[in-house]
Amino acid sequence: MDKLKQTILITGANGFLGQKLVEKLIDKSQYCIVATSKSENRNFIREGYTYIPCDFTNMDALQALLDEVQPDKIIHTAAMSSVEACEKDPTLCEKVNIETVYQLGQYCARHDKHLIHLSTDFVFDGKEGPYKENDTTNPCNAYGESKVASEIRLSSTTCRAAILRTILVYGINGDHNRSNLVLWAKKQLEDNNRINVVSDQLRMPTFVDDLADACILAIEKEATGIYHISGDEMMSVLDAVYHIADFWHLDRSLINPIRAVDIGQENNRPRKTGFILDKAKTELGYSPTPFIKSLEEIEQQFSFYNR
Ligand SMILES: NC(=O)C1=CN([C@@H]2O[C@H](COP(=O)(O)OP(=O)(O)OC[C@H]3O[C@@H](n4cnc5c(N)ncnc54)[C@H](OP(=O)(O)O)[C@@H]3O)[C@@H](O)[C@H]2O)C=CC1
Ligand SMILES: Cc1cn([C@H]2C[C@H](O)[C@@H](COP(=O)(O)OP(=O)(O)O[C@H]3O[C@@H](C)C(=O)[C@@H](O)[C@H]3O)O2)c(=O)[nH]c1=O
Repeated sequence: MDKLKQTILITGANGFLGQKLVEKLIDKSQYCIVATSKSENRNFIREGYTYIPCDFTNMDALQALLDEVQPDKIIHTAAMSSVEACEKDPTLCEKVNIETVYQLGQYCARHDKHLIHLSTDFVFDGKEGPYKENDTTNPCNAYGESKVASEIRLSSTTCRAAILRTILVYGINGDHNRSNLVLWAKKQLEDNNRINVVSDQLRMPTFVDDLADACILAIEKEATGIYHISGDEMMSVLDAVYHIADFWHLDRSLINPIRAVDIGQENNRPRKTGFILDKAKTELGYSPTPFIKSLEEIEQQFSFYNR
């Protein structure tokens, strides 16, 4: 690694946020970027960074990676991010979502390095959204529980860490296999397929480009503590999908409103989350993109990603 530059290690680099972070950070000449993920590299950009695969359930492999890379900063996006997968395999969920975070925190504490850790609105029960950073957590699924535990374990170290919680991330990157609410709804409606969309889950959906920018702000400001990072507009998932249909002039009549109970999500998803963004705006200079403007940016990005 070029020791004249600060080395940033991006974990979960194959993931939705991870791919966007690689794309944005390789353009910043002051950094040397190392990307890591469990599988072989899926980023369509192959130049400008080093990719090292590593399965974090192997703690020795993770330690060897840290000893080799000696990062100055770590942006930790890797996780089991599926609620259902975490319910199905709590042991693996604990290893990936909790033990890994503690190991990274201990490394950063020992070597005085800076860590950015990604968490979620699912740490809350969804009864009183929108939430401030110091509101009481009360997760309603195994995934949310693992993220609460990861925050607690991380805080038990002396690591300089910023925990960025976010919500329902959407947008586009080069990975045709990783969908999200916007791409899923747009594709289904373009294919004239009827879709069932929940009307009683309220969120502040987060543009992946804004989330990546927030990670970079936290890195550059050496931020520590918890920050809420999301879009600034509270909306039901149904309303979000109506916006998507209207923006791309698609057929609203294909959208069938359902309730969370209809897809078995009445108990394992918080009803109303959303974040109060004052702290991130004031301390990080975070500035979320309005939802409709983000759709305009996504439309422009389709050609860049050859999608
Ligand atoms: N997407 C969302 O709506 C939200 C996401 N978040 C959080 O933000 C972060 C990023 O989310 P997102 O980009 O959607 O995540 P993704 O699910 O898209 O990507 C997660 C990545 O973690 C990697 N990973 C999983 N298990 C391991 C392992 N054992 N060893 C190494 N790497 C592993 C995967 O690697 P590979 O693909 O190579 O197997 C995958 O690329 C996560 O922490 C998530 O909890 C929070 C709120 C909302
Ligand atoms: C499958 C399905 C989902 N939905 C809604 C439910 C949900 O609000 C939204 C997205 O579906 P998902 O199952 O991906 O949603 P979900 O697992 O609820 O998304 C969560 O992901 C994890 C990582 C988080 O941390 C949370 O912030 C949140 O983004 O779409 C429908 O409306 N109809 C459907 O048929």
